[in-house]
Amino acid sequence: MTDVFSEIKRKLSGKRKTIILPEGTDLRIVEAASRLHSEGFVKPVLLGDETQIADTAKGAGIDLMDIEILVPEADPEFEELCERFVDRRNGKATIEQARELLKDPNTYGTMLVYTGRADGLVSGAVHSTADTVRPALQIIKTKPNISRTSGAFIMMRGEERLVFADCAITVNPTAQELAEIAVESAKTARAFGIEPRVAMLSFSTKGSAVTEETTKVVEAAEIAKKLDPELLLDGEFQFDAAYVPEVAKKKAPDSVIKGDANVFIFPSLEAGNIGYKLTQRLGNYEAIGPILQGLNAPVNDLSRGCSVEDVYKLCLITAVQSLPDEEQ
Ligand SMILES: CC(C)(COP(=O)(O)OP(=O)(O)OC[C@H]1O[C@@H](n2cnc3c(N)ncnc32)[C@H](O)[C@@H]1OP(=O)(O)O)[C@@H](O)C(=O)NCCC(=O)NCCS
Ligand SMILES: CC(=O)OP(=O)(O)O
Repeated sequence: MTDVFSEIKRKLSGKRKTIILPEGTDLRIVEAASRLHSEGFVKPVLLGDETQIADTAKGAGIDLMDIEILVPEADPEFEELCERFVDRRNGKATIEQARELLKDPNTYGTMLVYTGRADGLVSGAVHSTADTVRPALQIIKTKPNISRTSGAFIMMRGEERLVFADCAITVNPTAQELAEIAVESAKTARAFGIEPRVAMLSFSTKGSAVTEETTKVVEAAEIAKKLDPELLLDGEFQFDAAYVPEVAKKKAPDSVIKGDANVFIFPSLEAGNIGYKLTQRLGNYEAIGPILQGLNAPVNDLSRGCSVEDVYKLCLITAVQSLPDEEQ
C-alpha cells in the first residue's frame, strides 16, 4: 500500500497551507511546528505569548526559525474579527461577549479559518474536545445535508488501515445520525486510499439480541444503505463478526461483509472512544485523529495524550482536507 503520508505530501507540494496551532506554548506543538516549517508542506502559525513560546523552544533546543506567532488581542484585525463573530452568531452573542470570547485562542483561531486567513486548525493537546470543537460547531458549522459533525480515527498498524467513528463528538447518536456518520466515514476512508467496507457495530449480530439499542443500529444500517446505495455496508454486527472471517461465517454467513470490514461505526460515543483507546493502547495501533467530518472547513482535535508525531500527522491531514475535493 502506498504510504499514506507520502501521498498526502505529494498532494500538498507547493501549496503551503496555513494551519493554526492555538496551543503554541505546549512543547509537542512547538516541536511539530518546527518540523512542519522546515519541511515546507504546511505553514504552521502558533498562537500564544511570544516570550513563553520562545522559552519553551529554547528549553528543548528547538529553532523557531521564522515561524509566525500571533497573540489574539494584539492582532490589528481583532475588532473586525469580533464584529464578524457577532454577525456569524446572528443574535447569539453581543460585541462585548465577542471581545471576551475571542481572547480564547481556539475561538480566535477558528475565526482565522472562517475568515480565510488560515486554511485549518489543530488543537486539543491541552484543551478538552468540547473546548476545541465548540467554536468550530458554532462558527464553521456543518456542510449542507450534514446534520452532525463526527470524529473518525485512522487506526494504523503495519500495513493495516482501519477507520473508527464516532470516537469524539455525539454522545448518543440517533439512527439517522449513525447512518450519516457511516457515510461520512466511508468518504474519510477513501481519502486515505482505503476502499470502505463498513460495519455498523453492536453487542448483537443479525438479531442475536433484540433491544432498543440493537434496533437503532439495524435502522441506521437501513438508512445508510438508502443514503449511499453503492456503499458496501451492513449491520448489526459484534466486532468479531465484522472483523474475523471464521466468526463471520458462523454469525453472519449471508452478509456482504465477510469478516473483512475496515470501517467500524460504533453505536455510541462511549463505545467509540473506549474502543479506539483500547485498540491504540492494548493493540499497539497508531491512532490518527479525531479527524472531524462534515465541517465547512477543517478543524481537527487531538487527544491530550498525543505525541509530537500525532500533532505533525494531524496537521498534514488538516492541510489536505483544505484542498478542493478533486485535489484531495
Ligand atoms: C461537541 C459538544 C461539545 C457540543 O456540545 P455543546 O457545546 O453543549 O453544544 P450545544 O448543544 O450548546 O451546541 C453548540 C452549537 O454546536 C452545534 N452542535 C452541537 N453538536 C453538534 C454536532 N455534533 N455537529 C454539528 N453541530 C453541533 C449546535 O447546533 C450549536 O450551534 P448554535 O450555537 O449555532 O445553535 C458535546 O457534544 C460534547 O461535549 N461531546 C463530547 C466530546 C468529548 O468529550 N469527546 C470525548 C473525547 S474525544
Ligand atoms: C479524542 C480524545 O479522546 O481526546 P482526549 O483524550 O483529549 O479526551
